[in-house]
Amino acid sequence: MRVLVTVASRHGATREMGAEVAARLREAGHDVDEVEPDDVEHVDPYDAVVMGSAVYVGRLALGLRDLVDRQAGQLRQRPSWLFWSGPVGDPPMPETVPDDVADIARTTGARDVAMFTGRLDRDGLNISERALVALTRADAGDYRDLEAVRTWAGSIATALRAIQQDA
Ligand SMILES: Cc1cc2nc3c(=O)[nH]c(=O)nc-3n(C[C@H](O)[C@H](O)[C@H](O)COP(=O)(O)O)c2cc1C
Repeated sequence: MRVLVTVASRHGATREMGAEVAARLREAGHDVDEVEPDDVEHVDPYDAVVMGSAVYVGRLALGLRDLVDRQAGQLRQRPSWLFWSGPVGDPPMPETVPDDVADIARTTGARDVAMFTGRLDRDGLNISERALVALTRADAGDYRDLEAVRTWAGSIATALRAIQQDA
């Protein structure tokens, strides 16, 4: 199947998670394109879509929200999945789920939504980001679990196989 993996990521951590998803789906035999949300004009060439986004100050990234606004109708007509990366530290904080997650899942009809712990690299932040992060007292570090991401991508591969068999 032709699959779009589109991930909004300011600092690269979430994009790398999207690359893991794409690699796992390619292993399962799918034809996968990785495209930035801002560069997606239409999703109708694709049989399925995996959306991803980092969370900044309690919201999913603008690029993903804009894509969903532009392509809501097309996204609803095909199977889609959503993941987001945010909480950092041990235990991971914050525990709150951004409101956008439920909105986007509802708008697109996403079949599953996954939350993954993220990465916070203070050196890569601009001044205003540093100030915001200082307010939250979040722990810097790479808390990603790429194995968990691959496992989730495996569940998407299983679902796509079932869709192919039903077709
Ligand atoms: C300015 C800023 C604000 C953030 N706000 C949140 C937040 O509200 N909730 C959350 O779970 N993570 C928050 N994070 C953590 C990031 O979303 C997380 O580390 C993510 O993995 C970064 O992904 P990226 O490298 O793709 O940008 C914030 C990070 C930054 C830099």
